[in-house]
Amino acid sequence: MSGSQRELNLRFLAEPTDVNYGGKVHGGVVMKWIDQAGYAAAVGWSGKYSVTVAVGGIRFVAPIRTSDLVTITTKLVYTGTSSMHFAVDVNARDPMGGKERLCTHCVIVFVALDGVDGKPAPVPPLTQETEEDQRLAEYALKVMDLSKGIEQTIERYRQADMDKD
Ligand SMILES: CCCCCCCCCCCCCCCC(=O)SCCNC(=O)CCNC(=O)[C@H](O)C(C)(C)COP(=O)(O)OP(=O)(O)OC[C@H]1O[C@@H](n2cnc3c(N)ncnc32)[C@H](O)[C@@H]1OP(=O)(O)O
Repeated sequence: MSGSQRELNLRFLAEPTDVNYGGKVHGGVVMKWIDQAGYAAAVGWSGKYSVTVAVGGIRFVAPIRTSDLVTITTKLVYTGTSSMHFAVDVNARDPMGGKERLCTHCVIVFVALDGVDGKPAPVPPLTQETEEDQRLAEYALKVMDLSKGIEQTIERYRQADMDKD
């Protein structure tokens, strides 16, 4: 039922095809997993087809190795009209008994659409019930503000470059 599942975990083993020559999972592969987990969480919350609009504050904290048991945890921390902001943690451990390590974290934002090629559509609102909920929502909005600031700076440089030609 839409508007009910706030947290979603995706769990699987890192495969040999996911790793680079150093035996560590590619950053791009980790980002693909985050996108997939976020997609499942976003369509589950909204009940609508959803697309990624932004990723912010991504940090690769520790490597993931072949055959590690990987858990992607997505938690909905803020909803706008059509947008859903998720805090994402990627943890991994040796399934034979290793200690769980935080490997990557970020904020990812999805927008619900009214069809596969449609327009932004409203999502069920998330109510912040605790101080921790409030803190997470503020964190997500701050990360997105910073990344929008970077986008605007890049746009100014691109424009200045185009004006030179
Ligand atoms: C039936 C089919 C089955 C399919 C089965 C699939 C198989 C399962 C495999 C799945 C695998 C994984 C899949 C992952 C999903 C992709 O990877 S989707 C592909 C990558 N993403 C895209 O292609 C999206 C491209 N972008 C767009 O189409 C448009 O920018 C969008 C997202 C529709 C937004 O359009 P827009 O004109 O900017 O809309 P606008 O009204 O201005 O803003 C809408 C919302 O976006 C927010 N927003 C805009 N810019 C930003 C920003 N920089 N930062 C944060 N929020 C922003 C706005 O604040 C607004 O939020 P609300 O105020 O409504 O809450």
